[in-house]
Amino acid sequence: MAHCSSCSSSSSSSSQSRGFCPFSLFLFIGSAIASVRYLKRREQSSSRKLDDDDDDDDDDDDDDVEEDRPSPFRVVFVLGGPGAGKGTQCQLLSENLGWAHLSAGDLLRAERAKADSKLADVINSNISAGRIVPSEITVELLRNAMEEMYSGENRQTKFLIDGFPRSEGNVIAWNEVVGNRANVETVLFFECPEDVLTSRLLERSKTSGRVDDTIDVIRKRFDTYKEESMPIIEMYEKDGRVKKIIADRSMEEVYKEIEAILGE
Ligand SMILES: Nc1ncnc2c1ncn2[C@@H]1O[C@H](COP(=O)(O)OP(=O)(O)O)[C@@H](O)[C@H]1O
Ligand SMILES: O=c1ccn([C@@H]2O[C@H](COP(=O)(O)OP(=O)(O)O)[C@@H](O)[C@H]2O)c(=O)[nH]1
Repeated sequence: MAHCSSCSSSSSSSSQSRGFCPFSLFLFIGSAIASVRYLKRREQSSSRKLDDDDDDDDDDDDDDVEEDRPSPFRVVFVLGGPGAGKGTQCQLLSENLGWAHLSAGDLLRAERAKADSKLADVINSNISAGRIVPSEITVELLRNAMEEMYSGENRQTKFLIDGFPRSEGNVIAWNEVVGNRANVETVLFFECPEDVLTSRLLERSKTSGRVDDTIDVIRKRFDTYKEESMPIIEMYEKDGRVKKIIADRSMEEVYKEIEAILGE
């Protein structure tokens, strides 16, 4: 057993001769407890690693967004008709308030543009027809984007999800894939008359280069919106999460109202 210097200096000969020092005993017990704790921690961490490896074999989905994150992501869904100004406002909000802007439509268009994408055809055929792309594709893109932003330097945890969910299938897929890893705090609903939407979209078509900003596809998008997306907004309205934004106003007025809501 080690001897402490205080005991040795004050009565070295007597403590050595008796072979016992109370302070050294205390130190010994303390370090023994620390060693046992250390070994226990090592054991726990290696068995957790094994569990993780097992999970990886069973299901690749478990190694992602929730890892070592203390609380769920904060999410705001931004919904409303095509051309209501969702993208415009999300852009401003992300620049000024630090929320990340994830546009489901932009993610789909980016995936479609990849040279080696196997999903390009299915995405393109649906967008060109004003229909909703299969939910599992959109949710996977959103989930990957959230993970990536969380893993990045900024450790992003606040997301404005623009243009999603647009259908019951979207909601089901979101619940399955993201579920309680994200807390959908608020649903911003941009309300705007159809004639205003049409003229905005036609104006946008002059520079957007989007295949769906033509009058025929715009009409189909309105139908899809009314048939599939409105019921989702109504569902969120019932559970009290919807904040209605009158979107037929200047960009500044709309921005001020949303800024106040998100700043609450
Ligand atoms: N409050 C507004 N007043 C007038 N034009 C707007 C307003 N908000 C957006 N716009 C314009 O309308 C078009 C559609 O806006 P965008 O943000 O792309 O809509 P969404 O993302 O809802 O489809 C864009 O050309 C944009 O510049
Ligand atoms: O969650 C989404 C978001 C977009 N889209 C497709 O992408 C198009 C454009 O959507 P975006 O949100 O970019 O534009 P918006 O219709 O709001 O102007 C839609 O019409 C759909 O075909 C989709 O299928 N699921």
